[in-house]
Amino acid sequence: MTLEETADRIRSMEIRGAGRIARAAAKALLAHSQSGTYQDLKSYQERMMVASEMLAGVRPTAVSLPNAVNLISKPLSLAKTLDEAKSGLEERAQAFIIHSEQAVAKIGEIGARHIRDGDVVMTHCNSEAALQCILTAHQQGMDIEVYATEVRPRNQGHITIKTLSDAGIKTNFIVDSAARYFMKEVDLCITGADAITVNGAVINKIGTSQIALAAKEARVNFLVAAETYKFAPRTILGERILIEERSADEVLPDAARATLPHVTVRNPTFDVTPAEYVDLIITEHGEIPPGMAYIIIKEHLQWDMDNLCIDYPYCEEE
Ligand SMILES: O=C(COP(=O)(O)O)[C@H](O)[C@H](O)COP(=O)(O)O
Repeated sequence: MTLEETADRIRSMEIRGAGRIARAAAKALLAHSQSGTYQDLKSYQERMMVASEMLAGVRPTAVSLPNAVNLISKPLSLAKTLDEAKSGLEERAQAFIIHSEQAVAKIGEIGARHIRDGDVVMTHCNSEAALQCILTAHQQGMDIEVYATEVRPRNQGHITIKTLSDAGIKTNFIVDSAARYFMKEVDLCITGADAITVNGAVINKIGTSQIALAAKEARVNFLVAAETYKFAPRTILGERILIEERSADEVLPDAARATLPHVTVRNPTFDVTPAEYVDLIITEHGEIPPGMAYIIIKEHLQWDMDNLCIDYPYCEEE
């Protein structure tokens, strides 16, 4: 697949979910690097910088995307030779893909410890990290029942219920607006994250914050399963996470809108759950309270405020 094809597939949400997007970007950078012929370091740097910048901006909210691109393309600015830059970037891309898959498995192991036999778990959207917690607990023999939301307008809940059903997990499929209605039957909520800010707020699929609010009201724990590359370093600089707003026809078809001249459709893709609604964030390095987001960004991701880059040692650690 070419770089442009990957970008198109991410843009159209054929490839979606923050972790998968990041891995797809890593694979695209790797293939792009391997497919070119280069005269010198400069020509390699130029080609790969253009590719990195293009990929990093394909979807604006999932910070896993710029974080992965930032980590992988670091050798472009540091290397002294073409070979150093090329092998450095390719090694990083490969290491990131492996690390990302291992991180999801590790999160599943840790998250599963929160799920007891007989628990009813609610999840929203389609998060491989959140689902991994449920699947791991199920594989460990826990008898679990899940409430999975529909996730309008793109219906990512259909992917979730297929995964759960294939695994043999008893699942209730509900419309998004039924989340509070059913919260009284739920023991635990687990969702994923597209971005986590320095103050521990979690940005995830639209509707997540309503579920967190209902969970808090019902005194149900609300857990977030997120790899550390979903923490947003630039929020330390006061930058905000841009919430993607997608096209109106995802919500209401063009033909119907044409008959409603006074109606404007709004279609924000994500929302912000404040830290006080989040009990724990489960990362591949263990679980943390949301208030520790600064430590993850500064010490684990090694955010360099002068050079605006991260450099967490994911390659060496695994
Ligand atoms: O909000 C979504 C996906 O949104 P979209 O469908 O718009 O990409 C997911 O909950 C997070 O990305 C985490 O997923 P994961 O744990 O798989 O990274």
